[in-house]
Amino acid sequence: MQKPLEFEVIKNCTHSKARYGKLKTLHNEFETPIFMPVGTNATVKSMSVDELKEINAQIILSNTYHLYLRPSDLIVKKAGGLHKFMNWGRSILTDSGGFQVFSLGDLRKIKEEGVYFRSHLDGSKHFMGPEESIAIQNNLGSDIMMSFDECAPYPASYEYIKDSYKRTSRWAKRGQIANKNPETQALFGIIQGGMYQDLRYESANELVEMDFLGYSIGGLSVGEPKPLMYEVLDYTVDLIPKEKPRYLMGVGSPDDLFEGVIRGIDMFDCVLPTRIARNGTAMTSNGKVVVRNATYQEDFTPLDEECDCHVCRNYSRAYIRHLIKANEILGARLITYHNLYFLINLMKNIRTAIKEDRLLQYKKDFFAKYYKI
Ligand SMILES: Nc1cc(N)c2c(=O)[nH][nH]c(=O)c2c1
Ligand SMILES: [Zn+2]
Repeated sequence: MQKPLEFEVIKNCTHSKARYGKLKTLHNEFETPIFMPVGTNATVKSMSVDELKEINAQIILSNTYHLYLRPSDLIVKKAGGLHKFMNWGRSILTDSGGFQVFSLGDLRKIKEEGVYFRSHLDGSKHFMGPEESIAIQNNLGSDIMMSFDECAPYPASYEYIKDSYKRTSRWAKRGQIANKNPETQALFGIIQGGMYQDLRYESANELVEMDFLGYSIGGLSVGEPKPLMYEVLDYTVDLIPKEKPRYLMGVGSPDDLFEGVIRGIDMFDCVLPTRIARNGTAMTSNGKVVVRNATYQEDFTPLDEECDCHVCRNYSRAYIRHLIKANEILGARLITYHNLYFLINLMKNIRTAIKEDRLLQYKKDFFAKYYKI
C-alpha cells in the first residue's frame, strides 16, 4: 500500500547541498525543490483552483488556526475534507496552528498542555495543544501535517529557547501518538532551537529519534539578520536524514529560495508573492516593479517582458497600474497570478539547473539581471 508520503532524491548538486527530487502524496507527485503558495483560508487569495493549476502549482499551504476558527474544521470535515471543500485535487500541507497562536501576543498563555488563546476574530476563548492541532488537521485531511510547535521569538535567551524547544519535542511526540490517519496523512517534526547551535542539534536529534516522514526547520525568518539565518540553516540541514524532505517555513524571496536550495532545502512557503501583489508590487526578471508608481502610467509593456504567463501575455503595466490606483480587485488578482507564476517558474529553472549541475552559475546570471549588477 502506498505510504502517505514517498520522497526520492534523484540528483545531488556537485557544488552545493542542493538536490533534485520527487515527492509523492496520495493526491499527486511533484518535483522538488518546490515553492508552495499560501492559501490561508482555504484559498490562495484571489486565485481560483483552475488558475492555480494553470500556473502549475502542485501543493498549497493552508492554516490550521484560521480554518479551525472559521468555518471550523468540523464543517470542512462534513464537506469531505479540505480538498473537496475547496475543489483542489492536488496536495495540501497544513501548518500546526502554533505559529498563529503564538503570534497572538498577550492574547495567549503557554502551558505544558498547550496554549490558551483568544480568537483574533471575536475574542472568544480557545485552547490548542498537540492533540487538538493534530485532530483539526486530521479533520481537514491535508496530505502533510505539521507538529504543534512554538516558533520562538528572535532574539530570545538561551534558557528560553532551551525550555521552548524541549516542550516542542514533547508536543511532537504527543502529536505523533494523536495522529488518527498515519496511513493517509504524513506528519513532519519541526526543528527549533533558535540561533543556538547546540540547541538546534538537540532539537533535531530528539525529532529524528521519533522518525517523522519529513522535517521542517522552524524558528527562522523571524527577524534575524539574513547571514545568521543562512548560518543556522547550514548546520541544521545536516542534522536531517538525507532521504527525508526538508521544509524551510515562511521563506520565499528569490534570494532566500536560492540560498535555501543551495543549503539543501526541498520545500518552501511564503506569503510574500501574494502580499506584495496586493500592494501593487510585481516580481520580475529585472527585479521588483512597483507598478503603482507614476513611472508606469503610460508603460504599455508587460509586467515582465521575459514572462510567458497569461497576465504578461495579455495586460500592460499601465492597465494594471490603473486597476491598482482605482482599487479594482482585478489589479491585485493579475499581479498575484504573475508573482506566483514567477516563483513557481523560478523553482522550475532552479530544478533544471540542479539536474544540469549549473545551479551556482544560474544563481549568478539570475541576480545579475534581478539586481542589475
Ligand atoms: N518563519 C516561520 C514561519 C512559519 N509559518 C512557522 C510555523 O508555522 N511553525 N513554526 C515555525 O517556526 C515557523 C517559522
Ligand atoms: Zn507574468
